[in-house]
Amino acid sequence: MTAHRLAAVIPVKSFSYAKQRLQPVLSGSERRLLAQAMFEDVMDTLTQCRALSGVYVMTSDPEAVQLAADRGVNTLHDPIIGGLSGAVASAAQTLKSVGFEGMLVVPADVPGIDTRSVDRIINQHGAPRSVTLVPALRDGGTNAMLCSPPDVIPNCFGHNSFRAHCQLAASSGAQLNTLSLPQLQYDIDRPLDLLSFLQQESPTRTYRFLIQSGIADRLHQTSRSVFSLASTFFPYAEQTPAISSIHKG
Ligand SMILES: Nc1nc2c(ncn2[C@@H]2O[C@H](COP(=O)(O)OP(=O)(O)OP(=O)(O)O)[C@@H](O)[C@H]2O)c(=O)[nH]1
Ligand SMILES: O=C(O)[C@H](O)COP(=O)(O)O
Repeated sequence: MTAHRLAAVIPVKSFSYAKQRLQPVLSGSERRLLAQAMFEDVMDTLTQCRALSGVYVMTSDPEAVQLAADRGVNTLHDPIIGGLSGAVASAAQTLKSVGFEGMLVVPADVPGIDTRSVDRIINQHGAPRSVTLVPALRDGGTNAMLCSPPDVIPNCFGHNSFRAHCQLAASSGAQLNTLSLPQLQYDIDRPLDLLSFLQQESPTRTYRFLIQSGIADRLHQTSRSVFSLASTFFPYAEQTPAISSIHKG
């Protein structure tokens, strides 16, 4: 699509409640700092994309508002009621009302995102009624969604949203495009996602934070202990490539 009047939205929930599913391996302050680093990575990438004419952060968190303001990025008021899905729906209405033709939603927990991936999403997108989706590799989620117009379908962000978004696009008669992008395959929700992300060095704040804080070392040590215990009980696990590659990583 022509990039004219295309805006990105980054939904961010309160850092104090972020990343609960990482509780088994990270302390509260580590989860908070990780969530901030990931958010900054996503925001810094999106603000560098020339094809976007606006970037908005949807949040009620004062620190997220400040981090956005530091970069001259606007924030949208989070209605809070309705959670993530309500926040994205509200953003769609606001962007449409101010004349944006399309909305790219990128959750704040996909720190591997790069400008080339964003360009690919935009180049693949059709017009005028289209939905372009990037799936998460593992959990059935949606790691990026471009909609034109912004409210062409109601969003289903929350759980298993990729399949639901595909169905909604098909039933609404919108053109549906899906594309798998390596830089957008991991949203960091669970300990295994952290290990996957760490497998490839990246010039991100998130990677730097995980290394410098000692979290990466700690996770690798823990995974080695768990793997060695598991292989005592399940010797054939060693033959499973996905498990053994993470163990070696
Ligand atoms: N504005 C807004 N963003 C949200 C809300 N809930 C989740 N998000 C954001 O949506 C993205 C995906 O969120 P989740 O993976 O569901 O939640 P999380 O805090 O990242 O992780 P968990 O606490 O483990 O569920 C992240 O960028 C969150 O900050 C919400 O109610 N409002
Ligand atoms: O895909 C989604 O709906 C959102 O990214 C939330 O999914 P998650 O809980 O897998 O992060």
